[in-house]
Amino acid sequence: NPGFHFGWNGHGGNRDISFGLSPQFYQFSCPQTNDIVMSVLEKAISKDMRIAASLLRLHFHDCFVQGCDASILLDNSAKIVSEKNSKPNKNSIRGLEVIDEIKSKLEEACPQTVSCADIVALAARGSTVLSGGPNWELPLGRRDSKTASLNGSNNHIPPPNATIEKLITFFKRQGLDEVDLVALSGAHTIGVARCATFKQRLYNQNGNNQPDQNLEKSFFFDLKNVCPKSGADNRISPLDFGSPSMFDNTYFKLILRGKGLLNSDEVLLTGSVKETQELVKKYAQDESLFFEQFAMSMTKMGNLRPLTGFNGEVRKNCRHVN
Ligand code: HEM
Ligand SMILES: [Ca+2]
Ligand SMILES: [Ca+2]
Repeated sequence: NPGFHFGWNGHGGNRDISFGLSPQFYQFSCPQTNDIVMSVLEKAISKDMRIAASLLRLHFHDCFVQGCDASILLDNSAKIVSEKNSKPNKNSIRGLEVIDEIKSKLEEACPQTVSCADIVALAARGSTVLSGGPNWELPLGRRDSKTASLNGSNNHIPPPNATIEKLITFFKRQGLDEVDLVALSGAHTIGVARCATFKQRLYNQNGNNQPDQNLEKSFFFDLKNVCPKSGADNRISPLDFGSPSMFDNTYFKLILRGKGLLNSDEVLLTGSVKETQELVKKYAQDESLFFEQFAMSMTKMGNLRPLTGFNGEVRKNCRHVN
């Protein structure tokens, strides 16, 4: 009976409410959940600052494919075609070992109680907080999928060369709007991207062998050094070179100066959509406004199509269905 694992059992909770997500979901069944997540994160981030960024991104790539159901964590098997080999994920997603470590500590403390989908959501929030970003109340109670979708991963995660219209379409498909798009793109205040993901801007932005004219000149030359025309696709550059491991609003300030790394960052300002242009300027001016909206949009993204109640399962190992 999956009800056994619910926070409400025997404590007078309301069944109807408890079938949705709730911040108190593990209050009785595993009260130490967030402490365990945070202690593993602190250790992992102290060894490798970038882990915070990688874990934040993992939640995004999970939620945009079948919802926030840990589908991204499943390895290839007889029945599973792993999302890990999709174009956006292959040679790119990181932090999976940290999720495994959190899971094994939680299995020790509270066997088969905390879902992998919730661990990914908790790790994304914890990574934001430990990087200096906002905190927020995180609804919990997501259950884990028994399936993955390689096609979904290839088709529903926006590519870095997308136009502003395309980005908006990808987000609308998930029930997210322009405000969510700009605020969540602010996650690029931490972490890095590979040459392969921004090379087009340096050498052939519009199929005419010309660079993107919106790139500030000295930034352009720096990027060409990191990312030559061929042979260095895996070299990396910070998404926010001003403060690559600090969660702040520098990302938006850099966009205003033509120093956004990805085309998808740049077009929030230079695309033809007034609303996203204005939001970039507002968040560049007002960090607390950005933090508030980021927290709200992360909550919205974290609530995408969760499996609840009797749907899905709580995996014992995040890489495999039970
Ligand atoms: C708006 C559309 C988005 C596009 C086109 C996009 C694209 C990318 C690309 C191409 C990379 C570099 C990957 C690599 O080189 O392997 C990246 C990194 C990253 N993305 Fe996004 N992204 C988007 C939205 C988001 C959202 C919504 C989040 C989280 C809320 C996010 C968080 C991150 C983080 C933190 C990194 C750095 C990861 C690391 O250093 O390991 N991105 N993104
Ligand atoms: Ca998913
Ligand atoms: Ca930053």
